[in-house]
Amino acid sequence: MFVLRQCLTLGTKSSVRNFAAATNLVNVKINEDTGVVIMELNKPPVNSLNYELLEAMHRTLVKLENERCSGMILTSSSPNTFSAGLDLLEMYKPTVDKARKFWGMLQNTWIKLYSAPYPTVAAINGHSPAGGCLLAMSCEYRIMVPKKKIGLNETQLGIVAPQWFQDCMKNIIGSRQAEKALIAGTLFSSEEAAKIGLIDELATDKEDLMKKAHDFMDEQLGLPPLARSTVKIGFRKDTLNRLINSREVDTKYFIDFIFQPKVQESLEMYLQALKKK
Ligand SMILES: CCCC/C=C\CC(=O)SCCNC(=O)CCNC(=O)[C@H](O)C(C)(C)COP(=O)(O)OP(=O)(O)OC[C@H]1O[C@@H](n2cnc3c(N)ncnc32)[C@H](O)[C@@H]1OP(=O)(O)O
Repeated sequence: MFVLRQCLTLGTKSSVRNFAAATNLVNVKINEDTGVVIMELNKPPVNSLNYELLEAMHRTLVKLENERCSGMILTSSSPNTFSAGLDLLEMYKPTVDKARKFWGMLQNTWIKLYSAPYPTVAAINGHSPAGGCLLAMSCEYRIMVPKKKIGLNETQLGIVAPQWFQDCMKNIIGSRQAEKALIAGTLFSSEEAAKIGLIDELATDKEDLMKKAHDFMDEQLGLPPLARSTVKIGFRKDTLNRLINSREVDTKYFIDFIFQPKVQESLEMYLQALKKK
């Protein structure tokens, strides 16, 4: 079964179709037999989430609403990183308009991903800090390769993970663990993340990662889809509505926060440290 699935995934059978995307920032393949979609983030080197990448993801998620999509596996083409989180350059000395547009697209993308009715799996094939962790947490199931890092490390950068990021973490690991992790800005190793339930499964390597992602998908596809998605949305609606009903306030908070001179200083120092690495 796995060999057949691999053939389909790798496109050696005509039943896998590349999903026409307006950019190559995401590679999207749909298996015409099963309806399972693989969305691969493709913004080298580290899939930092800038406006364009978020827009490509959002456009894909909207397009999938009109396709026979039965489930989605989210992964990355980068060898070492799932996503490095929000693109720091979007927050460092932007104009107010640019920052507003960026934040709006992040909100749009998250709302679509978090509320997708079909099963979603994050196949986390590399590091996944901050906004990368948000993407993974927005999927229903998380599988990760060993010896990488994941978490909401915003505090360590002198910034604060927004309420909806925090809510996603609380929903997964519980309030107490989330409070400790968020205050410290902890980046967990894959192994630690598996222990506290931030990820659901550890894979041995990238091949095992995709096998496990497909195994989860197979299980989910065996369930009645309407009942499945109704339960999912029931669990997620409070978290979703909390943002949907306060998008403008959330945007204003983001803009006021990042325009503080101290925050800009922290971002500058962090960017310099990353470049010097
Ligand atoms: C109110 C505010 C709310 C904000 C909410 C969320 C905030 C965020 O998501 S902020 C982003 C937080 N992200 C991080 O802290 C991760 C930073 N990156 C890393 O730790 C490493 O890059 C990573 C472990 C992901 C990968 O390591 P390497 O494979 O060793 O790559 P490099 O570190 O050499 O990076 C390559 C290249 O990419 C640039 N880079 C990395 N991350 C980002 C980023 N988030 N945004 C923009 N650019 C990023 C890095 O500077 C390197 O650039 P060059 O030197 O020009 O090659």
